[in-house]
Amino acid sequence: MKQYDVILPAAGSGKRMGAGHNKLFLELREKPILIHTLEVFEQDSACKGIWLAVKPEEREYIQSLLVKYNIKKVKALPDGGAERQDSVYSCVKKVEDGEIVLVHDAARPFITIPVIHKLVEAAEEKGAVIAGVRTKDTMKKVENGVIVETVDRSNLWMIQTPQAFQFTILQEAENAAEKDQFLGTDEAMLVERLGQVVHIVESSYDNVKITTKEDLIFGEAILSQRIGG
Ligand SMILES: Nc1ccn([C@@H]2O[C@H](COP(=O)(O)OP(=O)(O)OP(=O)(O)O)[C@@H](O)[C@H]2O)c(=O)n1
Ligand SMILES: C[C@](O)(CO)[C@H](O)COP(=O)(O)O
Repeated sequence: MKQYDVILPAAGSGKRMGAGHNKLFLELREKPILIHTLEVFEQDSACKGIWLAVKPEEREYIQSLLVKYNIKKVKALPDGGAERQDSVYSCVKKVEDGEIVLVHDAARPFITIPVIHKLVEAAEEKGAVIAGVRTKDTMKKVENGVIVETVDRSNLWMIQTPQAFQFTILQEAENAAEKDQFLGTDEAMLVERLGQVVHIVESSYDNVKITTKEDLIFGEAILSQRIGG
């Protein structure tokens, strides 16, 4: 399997968490969420480098965490932007010689190395591959508080990160989105709009994005199940 680089956007505000600061500094098992995520890639020998988008005012604190937790693969900490996509683009501009590049939310600390490797292998072969899970609930389209349609869920997936790309594909999509001022909610959208086929790899329901307070409870439960205690 090829080695890969990973872009981790970590420059959010955590408004939905309501912690009053970047939610990535909240701790699970006495370790910041950001460090849980970084450790997965630090421990993966196939990961060459980490590109971490940060808020300028948080850079110094994050650098101190990297030292404290012995995270050595971070190559650069570019300034994040107003939107997640801006933060990712800021990293894309720094990665010069990437072959396979993953984008992964720093707020998804439970990603596992086997899923990462499935994505890397598929991206090598297919160019653009994203992680996702099948929807479990009944899906309905709602307008003005009224059900307008029950949607066939058999081909609906909930999309996660990592999203893995041959770097030239990601770079072209990001540059085009910037030029057209197109804002997407994930990287795949930027690639899809150029007509490139994007494939899916089945991930795990554990790979939650820590977004609201309840997710901290899920997070502690996932860690209890994985490491006990
Ligand atoms: N301008 C932004 C917004 C988000 N992110 C990052 O993108 C990931 C997913 O974003 P989200 O969960 O929405 O994080 P926040 O923006 O922090 O949360 P909220 O939308 O509730 O404010 C997170 O790792 C977050 O740090 C980023 O780097 N730059
Ligand atoms: C990229 C993502 O995690 C895929 O589910 C998601 O779209 C990010 O959305 P957010 O609103 O920026 O959290």
